[in-house]
Amino acid sequence: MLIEVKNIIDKIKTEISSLKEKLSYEPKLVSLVVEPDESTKSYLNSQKRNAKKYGINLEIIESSDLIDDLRKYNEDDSTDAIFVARPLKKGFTELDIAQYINPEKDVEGVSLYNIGSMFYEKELFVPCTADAVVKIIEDTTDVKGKNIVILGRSTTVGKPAALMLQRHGRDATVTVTHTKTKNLKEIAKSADILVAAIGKANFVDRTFVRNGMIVIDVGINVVDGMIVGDVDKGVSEICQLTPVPGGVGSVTTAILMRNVFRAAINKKGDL
Ligand SMILES: NC(=O)C1=CN([C@@H]2O[C@H](COP(=O)(O)OP(=O)(O)OC[C@H]3O[C@@H](n4cnc5c(N)ncnc54)[C@H](OP(=O)(O)O)[C@@H]3O)[C@@H](O)[C@H]2O)C=CC1
Ligand SMILES: Nc1nc(=O)c2c([nH]1)NC[C@@H]1CN(c3ccc(C(=O)N[C@@H](CCC(=O)O)C(=O)O)cc3)C=[N+]21
Repeated sequence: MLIEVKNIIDKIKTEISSLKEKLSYEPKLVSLVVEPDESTKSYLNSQKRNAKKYGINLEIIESSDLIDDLRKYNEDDSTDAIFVARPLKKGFTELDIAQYINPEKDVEGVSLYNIGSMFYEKELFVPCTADAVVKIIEDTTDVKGKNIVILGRSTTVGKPAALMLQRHGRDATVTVTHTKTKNLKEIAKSADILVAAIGKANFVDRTFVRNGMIVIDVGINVVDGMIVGDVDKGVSEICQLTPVPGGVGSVTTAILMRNVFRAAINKKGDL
Protein backbone atom coordinates (compact mmCIF):
# COMPACT_ATOMS: atom_id res chain seq x y z
CA MET A 1 0.00 0.00 0.00
CA LEU A 2 1.14 3.58 -0.67
CA ILE A 3 1.68 6.13 2.13
CA GLU A 4 -0.39 9.29 1.64
CA VAL A 5 1.49 12.57 2.27
CA LYS A 6 -1.43 14.91 1.53
CA ASN A 7 -2.29 15.66 5.16
CA ILE A 8 1.37 16.48 5.92
CA ILE A 9 1.45 18.93 3.02
CA ASP A 10 -1.89 20.42 4.14
CA LYS A 11 -0.42 21.05 7.62
CA ILE A 12 2.59 22.81 6.05
CA LYS A 13 0.26 24.84 3.81
CA THR A 14 -1.68 26.00 6.88
CA GLU A 15 1.58 27.01 8.58
CA ILE A 16 2.62 28.96 5.47
CA SER A 17 -0.71 30.82 5.37
CA SER A 18 -0.30 31.97 8.97
CA LEU A 19 3.32 32.99 8.33
CA LYS A 20 2.24 34.91 5.22
CA GLU A 21 -0.06 37.07 7.31
CA LYS A 22 3.00 38.43 9.12
CA LEU A 23 4.70 39.50 5.89
CA SER A 24 3.82 42.50 3.75
CA TYR A 25 5.94 41.40 0.76
CA GLU A 26 6.87 38.32 -1.31
CA PRO A 27 9.95 36.80 0.34
CA LYS A 28 12.88 36.22 -2.00
CA LEU A 29 14.61 32.85 -2.40
CA VAL A 30 17.84 32.67 -4.39
CA SER A 31 18.61 29.16 -5.66
CA LEU A 32 22.25 28.89 -6.73
CA VAL A 33 22.83 26.12 -9.30
CA VAL A 34 26.29 24.81 -10.13
CA GLU A 35 26.17 21.45 -11.97
CA PRO A 36 22.48 20.48 -12.19
CA ASP A 37 21.77 16.78 -12.79
CA GLU A 38 18.32 15.39 -13.65
CA SER A 39 17.24 15.20 -10.03
CA THR A 40 18.35 18.81 -9.47
CA LYS A 41 16.27 19.90 -12.48
CA SER A 42 13.32 18.04 -11.02
CA TYR A 43 13.76 19.93 -7.75
CA LEU A 44 14.04 23.28 -9.51
CA ASN A 45 10.80 22.48 -11.41
CA SER A 46 9.16 21.76 -8.12
CA GLN A 47 10.55 24.95 -6.58
CA LYS A 48 9.25 27.03 -9.52
CA ARG A 49 5.76 25.53 -9.28
CA ASN A 50 5.54 25.91 -5.53
CA ALA A 51 7.07 29.40 -5.39
CA LYS A 52 4.29 30.56 -7.70
CA LYS A 53 1.67 28.72 -5.62
CA TYR A 54 2.80 30.12 -2.27
CA GLY A 55 3.87 33.61 -3.43
CA ILE A 56 7.66 33.44 -3.19
CA ASN A 57 9.95 35.51 -5.42
CA LEU A 58 12.27 32.73 -6.68
CA GLU A 59 15.46 33.60 -8.54
CA ILE A 60 17.38 30.61 -9.97
CA ILE A 61 20.98 31.60 -10.70
CA GLU A 62 23.67 29.62 -12.56
CA SER A 63 26.60 30.26 -10.25
CA SER A 64 30.07 30.39 -11.77
CA ASP A 65 31.76 31.47 -8.51
CA LEU A 66 29.85 29.92 -5.64
CA ILE A 67 31.76 31.59 -2.80
CA ASP A 68 31.48 35.00 -4.45
CA ASP A 69 27.74 34.50 -4.96
CA LEU A 70 27.25 33.31 -1.40
CA ARG A 71 29.01 36.43 -0.11
CA LYS A 72 26.88 38.61 -2.43
CA TYR A 73 23.50 37.14 -1.44
CA ASN A 74 24.45 36.82 2.23
CA GLU A 75 24.79 40.59 2.26
CA ASP A 76 21.95 41.43 -0.17
CA ASP A 77 19.17 42.69 2.11
CA SER A 78 16.47 41.97 -0.51
CA THR A 79 17.36 38.24 -0.39
CA ASP A 80 15.63 36.45 2.47
CA ALA A 81 16.74 32.88 1.72
CA ILE A 82 19.52 31.04 -0.09
CA PHE A 83 19.55 27.48 -1.43
CA VAL A 84 22.62 25.88 -3.06
CA ALA A 85 21.75 22.95 -5.30
CA ARG A 86 23.87 19.82 -5.29
CA PRO A 87 25.80 18.35 -7.04
CA LEU A 88 28.56 20.93 -6.75
CA LYS A 89 31.31 21.61 -9.27
CA LYS A 90 34.71 20.04 -8.70
CA GLY A 91 36.74 22.18 -6.35
CA PHE A 92 33.80 23.07 -4.15
CA THR A 93 32.72 20.97 -1.18
CA GLU A 94 29.60 20.98 0.97
CA LEU A 95 31.85 22.22 3.78
CA ASP A 96 32.50 25.41 1.77
CA ILE A 97 28.75 26.07 1.71
CA ALA A 98 28.40 25.18 5.39
CA GLN A 99 31.12 27.71 6.25
CA TYR A 100 30.07 30.56 3.95
CA ILE A 101 26.27 30.59 3.85
CA ASN A 102 24.55 33.04 6.19
CA PRO A 103 22.80 30.77 8.77
CA GLU A 104 19.82 33.13 8.90
CA LYS A 105 19.23 32.67 5.14
CA ASP A 106 20.23 28.97 5.15
CA VAL A 107 16.72 27.57 4.59
CA GLU A 108 18.16 24.08 3.96
CA GLY A 109 19.86 23.95 7.33
CA VAL A 110 23.27 23.04 5.92
CA SER A 111 25.37 25.73 7.65
CA LEU A 112 27.78 24.84 10.46
CA TYR A 113 25.53 26.83 12.82
CA ASN A 114 22.30 25.03 11.86
CA ILE A 115 23.92 21.57 11.65
CA GLY A 116 25.56 22.23 15.02
CA SER A 117 22.23 23.26 16.54
CA MET A 118 20.62 20.07 15.20
CA PHE A 119 23.47 18.05 16.75
CA TYR A 120 22.51 19.60 20.12
CA GLU A 121 18.83 18.74 19.40
CA LYS A 122 17.78 22.32 18.73
CA GLU A 123 16.26 22.10 15.26
CA LEU A 124 16.29 25.61 13.73
CA PHE A 125 16.64 25.09 9.97
CA VAL A 126 17.32 21.41 9.22
CA PRO A 127 17.95 19.73 5.82
CA CYS A 128 14.49 19.72 4.23
CA THR A 129 14.54 16.15 2.94
CA ALA A 130 15.56 14.76 6.32
CA ASP A 131 12.77 16.86 7.84
CA ALA A 132 10.33 15.43 5.26
CA VAL A 133 11.41 11.85 6.06
CA VAL A 134 10.91 12.46 9.81
CA LYS A 135 7.50 14.07 9.28
CA ILE A 136 6.28 11.19 7.10
CA ILE A 137 7.47 8.56 9.59
CA GLU A 138 5.91 10.42 12.54
CA ASP A 139 2.65 10.72 10.59
CA THR A 140 2.67 6.98 9.77
CA THR A 141 3.64 5.36 13.08
CA ASP A 142 4.97 5.88 16.61
CA VAL A 143 8.74 6.35 16.28
CA LYS A 144 9.71 5.61 19.91
CA GLY A 145 11.90 2.51 20.19
CA LYS A 146 11.49 1.57 16.53
CA ASN A 147 14.41 0.06 14.58
CA ILE A 148 15.07 2.35 11.64
CA VAL A 149 17.62 1.45 8.94
CA ILE A 150 18.77 4.23 6.63
CA LEU A 151 20.41 3.33 3.31
CA GLY A 152 22.79 6.23 2.65
CA ARG A 153 24.83 8.62 4.82
CA SER A 154 24.80 11.84 2.80
CA THR A 155 24.89 15.28 4.41
CA THR A 156 21.56 16.11 2.73
CA VAL A 157 19.58 13.04 3.75
CA GLY A 158 21.10 10.07 5.56
CA LYS A 159 23.16 11.79 8.22
CA PRO A 160 20.65 14.47 9.30
CA ALA A 161 17.73 12.03 9.18
CA ALA A 162 19.65 9.64 11.47
CA LEU A 163 20.41 12.44 13.96
CA MET A 164 16.81 13.72 13.96
CA LEU A 165 15.21 10.28 14.38
CA GLN A 166 17.32 9.34 17.41
CA ARG A 167 16.76 12.74 19.10
CA HIS A 168 15.35 12.63 22.66
CA GLY A 169 11.59 12.66 22.27
CA ARG A 170 11.68 10.72 18.98
CA ASP A 171 13.90 7.91 20.42
CA ALA A 172 14.31 5.63 17.41
CA THR A 173 17.19 3.17 17.22
CA VAL A 174 18.93 4.05 13.98
CA THR A 175 21.33 2.08 11.79
CA VAL A 176 23.02 4.01 8.98
CA THR A 177 24.35 1.96 6.04
CA HIS A 178 26.49 2.77 3.01
CA THR A 179 28.53 1.17 0.22
CA LYS A 180 30.94 -0.47 2.68
CA THR A 181 28.17 -2.08 4.78
CA LYS A 182 28.27 -5.88 4.89
CA ASN A 183 25.04 -7.97 4.77
CA LEU A 184 23.02 -4.97 3.67
CA LYS A 185 19.87 -6.98 2.91
CA GLU A 186 19.85 -8.70 6.32
CA ILE A 187 20.30 -5.36 8.06
CA ALA A 188 17.56 -3.78 5.93
CA LYS A 189 15.19 -6.67 6.67
CA SER A 190 15.73 -6.29 10.41
CA ALA A 191 14.15 -2.81 10.30
CA ASP A 192 10.67 -1.75 11.37
CA ILE A 193 11.19 1.24 9.08
CA LEU A 194 13.54 1.41 6.07
CA VAL A 195 14.65 4.74 4.54
CA ALA A 196 16.20 4.44 1.06
CA ALA A 197 18.39 7.42 0.05
CA ILE A 198 21.10 6.05 -2.22
CA GLY A 199 20.34 7.33 -5.70
CA LYS A 200 20.05 3.97 -7.49
CA ALA A 201 16.79 3.41 -9.39
CA ASN A 202 14.70 0.49 -8.07
CA PHE A 203 17.67 -0.80 -6.06
CA VAL A 204 15.56 -1.89 -3.11
CA ASP A 205 13.35 -4.82 -4.11
CA ARG A 206 11.37 -7.37 -2.10
CA THR A 207 14.54 -9.23 -1.06
CA PHE A 208 15.36 -6.23 1.19
CA VAL A 209 12.06 -6.14 3.10
CA ARG A 210 9.61 -8.12 5.25
CA ASN A 211 5.81 -8.02 5.20
CA GLY A 212 4.35 -4.96 6.87
CA MET A 213 7.50 -2.81 6.98
CA ILE A 214 7.29 0.94 6.45
CA VAL A 215 9.54 1.96 3.54
CA ILE A 216 10.38 5.62 2.86
CA ASP A 217 11.66 6.09 -0.69
CA VAL A 218 13.78 9.25 -0.93
CA GLY A 219 15.27 8.38 -4.32
CA ILE A 220 14.73 10.68 -7.30
CA ASN A 221 16.22 9.02 -10.37
CA VAL A 222 15.32 9.87 -13.95
CA VAL A 223 15.08 6.75 -16.14
CA ASP A 224 13.91 7.20 -19.77
CA GLY A 225 12.57 10.63 -18.79
CA MET A 226 10.53 9.20 -15.91
CA ILE A 227 11.13 9.91 -12.23
CA VAL A 228 11.64 6.67 -10.31
CA GLY A 229 12.66 6.07 -6.73
CA ASP A 230 15.32 3.89 -5.13
CA VAL A 231 12.63 1.34 -4.27
CA ASP A 232 10.96 -1.01 -6.73
CA LYS A 233 7.19 -0.32 -6.75
CA GLY A 234 6.51 -4.04 -6.21
CA VAL A 235 7.57 -3.53 -2.57
CA SER A 236 4.23 -1.74 -2.00
CA GLU A 237 2.46 -5.09 -2.36
CA ILE A 238 3.84 -6.21 1.02
CA CYS A 239 4.93 -2.95 2.69
CA GLN A 240 3.71 0.59 3.28
CA LEU A 241 5.73 2.61 0.72
CA THR A 242 5.96 6.33 -0.09
CA PRO A 243 5.31 7.02 -3.80
CA VAL A 244 7.83 8.61 -6.18
CA PRO A 245 6.85 11.16 -7.41
CA GLY A 246 4.33 12.47 -4.94
CA GLY A 247 6.02 11.39 -1.74
CA VAL A 248 9.14 12.63 0.00
CA GLY A 249 9.94 15.05 -2.85
CA SER A 250 6.70 16.93 -2.59
CA VAL A 251 7.00 17.23 1.20
CA THR A 252 10.63 18.41 0.84
CA THR A 253 9.59 21.26 -1.44
CA ALA A 254 6.74 22.34 0.80
CA ILE A 255 9.13 22.45 3.77
CA LEU A 256 11.64 24.52 1.77
CA MET A 257 8.87 27.00 0.91
CA ARG A 258 7.79 27.23 4.56
CA ASN A 259 11.39 27.85 5.62
CA VAL A 260 11.61 30.81 3.22
CA PHE A 261 8.70 32.48 5.02
CA ARG A 262 10.29 31.66 8.40
CA ALA A 263 13.61 33.22 7.31
CA ALA A 264 11.87 36.41 6.11
CA ILE A 265 9.93 36.74 9.35
CA ASN A 266 13.01 35.94 11.47
CA LYS A 267 14.72 38.83 9.67
CA LYS A 268 11.91 41.11 10.83
CA GLY A 269 12.31 39.66 14.32
CA ASP A 270 8.66 38.56 14.43
CA LEU A 271 9.13 34.82 15.02
N1 LIG B 1 13.10 13.46 -2.52
C1 LIG B 1 13.90 14.44 -2.12
O1 LIG B 1 13.48 15.45 -1.59
C2 LIG B 1 15.36 14.27 -2.30
C3 LIG B 1 15.81 13.20 -3.01
N2 LIG B 1 17.13 13.01 -3.14
C4 LIG B 1 17.50 11.79 -3.84
O2 LIG B 1 17.90 10.83 -2.86
C5 LIG B 1 18.92 10.02 -3.40
C6 LIG B 1 20.13 10.13 -2.50
O3 LIG B 1 20.54 11.47 -2.55
P1 LIG B 1 21.82 11.92 -1.71
O4 LIG B 1 21.62 11.50 -0.30
O5 LIG B 1 22.08 13.36 -2.01
O6 LIG B 1 22.88 10.98 -2.42
P2 LIG B 1 24.48 10.90 -2.32
O7 LIG B 1 24.90 10.41 -3.65
O8 LIG B 1 25.05 12.13 -1.73
O9 LIG B 1 24.66 9.72 -1.25
C7 LIG B 1 24.27 8.42 -1.59
C8 LIG B 1 24.49 7.57 -0.36
O10 LIG B 1 24.03 6.26 -0.63
C9 LIG B 1 25.06 5.33 -0.35
N3 LIG B 1 24.99 4.24 -1.31
C10 LIG B 1 25.14 4.31 -2.64
N4 LIG B 1 25.01 3.08 -3.17
C11 LIG B 1 24.81 2.22 -2.14
C12 LIG B 1 24.63 0.82 -2.04
N5 LIG B 1 24.65 0.05 -3.12
N6 LIG B 1 24.43 0.29 -0.81
C13 LIG B 1 24.41 1.08 0.29
N7 LIG B 1 24.59 2.43 0.26
C14 LIG B 1 24.78 2.98 -0.95
C15 LIG B 1 26.37 6.08 -0.49
O11 LIG B 1 27.33 5.41 0.31
P3 LIG B 1 28.84 5.98 0.46
O12 LIG B 1 28.75 7.09 1.45
O13 LIG B 1 29.62 4.80 0.95
O14 LIG B 1 29.26 6.43 -0.92
C16 LIG B 1 25.97 7.47 0.01
O15 LIG B 1 26.10 7.55 1.40
C17 LIG B 1 19.15 10.51 -4.82
O16 LIG B 1 18.33 9.75 -5.70
C18 LIG B 1 18.64 11.94 -4.78
O17 LIG B 1 18.20 12.40 -6.04
C19 LIG B 1 18.10 13.83 -2.61
C20 LIG B 1 17.69 14.93 -1.88
C21 LIG B 1 16.29 15.24 -1.72
N1 LIG C 1 21.18 21.08 -1.75
C1 LIG C 1 20.32 20.19 -2.27
N2 LIG C 1 19.27 19.77 -1.54
C2 LIG C 1 18.36 18.89 -2.05
O1 LIG C 1 17.40 18.50 -1.35
C3 LIG C 1 18.54 18.43 -3.38
C4 LIG C 1 19.65 18.87 -4.11
N3 LIG C 1 20.52 19.75 -3.55
N4 LIG C 1 19.86 18.42 -5.36
C5 LIG C 1 18.89 17.58 -6.04
C6 LIG C 1 18.14 16.71 -5.06
C7 LIG C 1 16.85 16.14 -5.63
N5 LIG C 1 15.83 16.78 -4.84
C8 LIG C 1 14.45 16.74 -5.12
C9 LIG C 1 13.55 17.22 -4.20
C10 LIG C 1 12.19 17.25 -4.51
C11 LIG C 1 11.76 16.81 -5.74
C12 LIG C 1 10.31 16.87 -6.05
O2 LIG C 1 9.58 17.68 -5.54
N6 LIG C 1 9.85 15.97 -6.90
C13 LIG C 1 8.43 15.93 -7.19
C14 LIG C 1 8.24 15.89 -8.71
C15 LIG C 1 8.90 17.15 -9.31
C16 LIG C 1 8.69 17.24 -10.82
O3 LIG C 1 7.49 17.26 -11.17
O4 LIG C 1 9.67 17.24 -11.57
C17 LIG C 1 7.84 14.70 -6.53
O5 LIG C 1 8.69 13.83 -6.14
O6 LIG C 1 6.62 14.64 -6.36
C18 LIG C 1 12.67 16.32 -6.68
C19 LIG C 1 14.03 16.30 -6.37
C20 LIG C 1 16.37 17.56 -3.89
N7 LIG C 1 17.67 17.57 -3.98
